[in-house]
Amino acid sequence: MTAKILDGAALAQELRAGFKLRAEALAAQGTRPGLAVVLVGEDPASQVYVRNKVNACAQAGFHSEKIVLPVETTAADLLERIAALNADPAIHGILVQLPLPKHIDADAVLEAIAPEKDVDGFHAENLGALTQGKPRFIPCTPHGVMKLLEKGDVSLKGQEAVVIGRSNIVGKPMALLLLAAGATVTVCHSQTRDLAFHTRRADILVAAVGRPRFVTGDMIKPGAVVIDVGINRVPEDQPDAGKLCGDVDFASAREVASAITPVPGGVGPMTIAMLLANTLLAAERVAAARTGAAS
Ligand SMILES: NC(=O)C1=CN([C@@H]2O[C@H](COP(=O)(O)OP(=O)(O)OC[C@H]3O[C@@H](n4cnc5c(N)ncnc54)[C@H](OP(=O)(O)O)[C@@H]3O)[C@@H](O)[C@H]2O)C=CC1
Ligand SMILES: Nc1nc(=O)c2c([nH]1)NC[C@@H]1CN(c3ccc(C(=O)N[C@@H](CCC(=O)O)C(=O)O)cc3)C=[N+]21
Repeated sequence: MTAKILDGAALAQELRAGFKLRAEALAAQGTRPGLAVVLVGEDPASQVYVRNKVNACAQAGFHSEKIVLPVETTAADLLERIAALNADPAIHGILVQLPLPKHIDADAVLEAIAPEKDVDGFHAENLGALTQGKPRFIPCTPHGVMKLLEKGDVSLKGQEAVVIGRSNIVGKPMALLLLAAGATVTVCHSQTRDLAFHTRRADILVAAVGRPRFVTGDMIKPGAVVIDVGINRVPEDQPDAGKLCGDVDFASAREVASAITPVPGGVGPMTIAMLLANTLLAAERVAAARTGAAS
């Protein structure tokens, strides 16, 4: 079997066209959606993602601000910047690119973002709301995965879903969303005994490990749907060294799976689309509150 490709780039483009129309409608009423992206330090991969986000905003007619701070920025300076963005009426969404330099407490920074502007959905209040099944902002990457599964007509009710990775950014919220959709969810991590035992049981397998080509075809149940969240560089000793690759070994996996996301062109573009979706939602809520207050 050769797996069907779940095309995230195409779906993201389709969704972004709709966001543009909604942004125009909102702008006509006096609110242009605005996103601020804060980057501390000069990690080259982060710079690429930040550029992608800013370009996507421009294409959809959003206002965006890129704030690049030197790596030696203090926590106090960063918190001051965030306080200013919290108070800025032109900004509806704030994203602080992770990871932050080691001398800055990332949790304290994420908690300092006003929850109603937390378009990543990482604030404890928003993660709590998601856990209770009442999300305010759904974290972008797992949200993008759910949209791809929906588009691919993948049914989740009663299915076995296995997530590899338990980070606050991807693995944990991914497991919550799959659970809410009716799947039976297993979350694996670096201490999991016999990982392949779990992955081979999965009808839906999500890899968010951060290790290039880690999941191979022999770890996948025939006919499973495989979602590759990983964004890695191919190691020097492998073919295509230096190019982007996922956490899944695409060549062997596509022979076993029924559907699979590619890297690039899978989950990555969906993350950006969902960031725009959350920023639009934040701006629409502000506009609705203003209209409500006026009437
Ligand atoms: N496409 C996109 O839009 C995005 C892609 N990414 C990519 O997704 C990947 C994961 O990101 P993120 O969640 O932030 O990464 P983290 O490093 O925070 O988490 C990785 C997870 O994988 C687990 N893990 C590591 N090694 C193993 C192993 N040998 N066996 C089983 N589990 C293991 C870790 O376990 P433990 O908890 O025990 O350490 C951890 O839970 C990365 O490649 C990242 O670049 C991230 C965000 C967005
Ligand atoms: N606060 C915060 N929120 C994030 O959402 C966040 C973060 N920090 N830190 C880093 C990770 C990573 N991430 C990606 C976003 C888009 C692509 C993306 O657009 N990928 C394209 C191509 C990228 C390329 O060509 O380099 C693709 O996969 O096709 C990838 C990865 C968001 N992250």
